[in-house]
Amino acid sequence: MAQLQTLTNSQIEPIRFTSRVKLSTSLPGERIITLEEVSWHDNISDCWIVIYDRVYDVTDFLREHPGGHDVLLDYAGRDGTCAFRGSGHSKAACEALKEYLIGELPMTERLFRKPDGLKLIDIPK
Ligand code: HEM
Repeated sequence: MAQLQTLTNSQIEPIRFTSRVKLSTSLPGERIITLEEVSWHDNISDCWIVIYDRVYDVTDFLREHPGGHDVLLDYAGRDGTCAFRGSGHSKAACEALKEYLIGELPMTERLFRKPDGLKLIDIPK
């Protein structure tokens, strides 16, 4: 018969509640956003994309994107790093990202910007 075990506080994983609304009070650099939360923002009126482990709300950029809105929508709610990289964006495009930054992935979900992550020399600071 299975034994019931009492857990101490330190054994219990903290639960992170994610929000489907923008938290206007938090600074982009301080806001940790999970891939699960990003996945809720996957359409033309609410479009978030992950690039180099950072999360961008590109909803207002969709109509301005020189490469068209459809390519951005292909990655709505998902990681678009390979597509962004593969389409040879300029330094100016990397700079343009900053304007749409809303947060970054938790360390456990990152691919690049973590101590043992994939090394790329040209990830924007
Ligand atoms: C989400 C953040 C993105 C930003 C801020 C962004 C920004 C830009 C900018 C400024 C350009 C003009 C050329 C340049 O300066 O490099 C451009 C072009 C382009 N982008 Fe993006 N881009 C983003 C994501 C993507 C993604 C995910 C794709 C997927 C394939 C993509 C595909 C393209 C293509 C194909 C062009 C070339 C358009 C042409 O020259 O006709 N972009 N982008």
